[in-house]
Formats: sequence, C-alpha cells, structure tokens
Amino acid sequence: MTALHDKWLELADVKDELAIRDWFMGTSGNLAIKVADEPLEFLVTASGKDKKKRTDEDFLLVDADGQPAAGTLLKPSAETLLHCAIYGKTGAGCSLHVHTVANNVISELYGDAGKIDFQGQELIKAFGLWEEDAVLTIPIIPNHADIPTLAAAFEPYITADKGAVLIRNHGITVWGKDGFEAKKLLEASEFLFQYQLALQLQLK
Ligand SMILES: CSCCC(=O)C(=O)COP(=O)(O)O
Ligand SMILES: [Zn+2]
Repeated sequence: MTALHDKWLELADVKDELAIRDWFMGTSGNLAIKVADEPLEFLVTASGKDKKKRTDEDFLLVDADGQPAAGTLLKPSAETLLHCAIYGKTGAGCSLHVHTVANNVISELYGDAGKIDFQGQELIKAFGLWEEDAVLTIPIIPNHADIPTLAAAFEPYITADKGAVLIRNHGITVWGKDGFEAKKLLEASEFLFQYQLALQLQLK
C-alpha cells in the first residue's frame, strides 16, 4: 500500500466519523492530511461536495500553495490556504474544519473578546494540559470572506504542532499530528463548547 493510499483511507475514515456526528451541514467543512514533507503535498477535500458521502473523488492532492499536484477536474476546498498555513508552519499531519451550531454560537458570544478560555475542565487534557490550574485558550478570529485575508488572520495563531482556532460565525479549524489526534482535539473542543452553552442556559 502506498503512503498516499494509507493517508487517503485515514482521512476518509475520519470524514465518515465526523459525518456520523452530522458535522458537515450544507456541504460545509473541509479536511486535510499530509502525505509528504519534501516537497509538501497533502490531500484536501474537494470543494462543495456532500462530505457525508464516501466517493473516489472526495480528496485531491495539492502542493504547498494549495494547487493540485496533478491534472484533475476536482477543485480544492475554498479554504485550502488555511490548511497550507498549518502544514507550512508546523509538523502537524492532519487538519480538520467543521461548522457546528455550538462552535458558531460560542464564536459569536466570545468573538468580541477574541478568545474563549476553559479551566477546571477534564477534557482540556486532550490538548496536553494536565496541570490542576491549566487554561485552554481558543482564539477567535473574524470571518473574512477573502480567503487570503482569512489565512493571514489565522496564521499568527498557528504556534504549535497541535491547536484550535475559531472563526467567528463560521466554524473551527483544529490540527494535530495525525487523524486520530486532530479528531480528538475537535471532539474535545466541541464538548467544551456544548458544555459552556448548557451551563450558560442553567445560569439564566
Ligand atoms: C457551504 S459552507 C461555505 C464554505 C465553507 O465554509 C466550507 O467550509 C466548505 O467549503 P469547501 O470549499 O471546502 O467545500
Ligand atoms: Zn468553512
């Protein structure tokens, strides 16, 4: 089996699991997985597809600039530049972007603050934060329609091989060393968002 085939299957399996959670509403979301470092090549979801379906045209290989690495009729995700920024700046191997109601509402509630902090929550350990008083900070950036502008706003927050950034009233992008870690961070983030929204309802 080739690295490309292995990585294709790894990303397809992650995609199926996120689809079961209904995290690809209205064709939203995009996923990527690194295939090679030198030169950088990664698989990214084709733009505008129904990501709940599994097909042979779900992903295409792109280069460091997000351009197709081989002749194809498929169009890379409109948000490929964000994945390029992650692989260009870190050793991450997988990056995931989904739109959920919870991540959108949290991004709007905390958008003016530019971040949301989580402390005293067991699930922040998913991000490697094991200390008693540790704080997980998830930055929130504006949702620029122009993707190069969005990628430029996103880039300063790519500071480690794993992380998460909320895009206001749009969605979340997470990255980690492989599909397993990126999915873990995504699920942990969504748990924390849902918890925060449920808690705020109780406090009213
Ligand atoms: C229909 S959702 C608007 C575009 C978007 O935010 C997204 O995540 C999906 O775009 P893609 O080009 O990756 O299909
Ligand atoms: Zn999006």
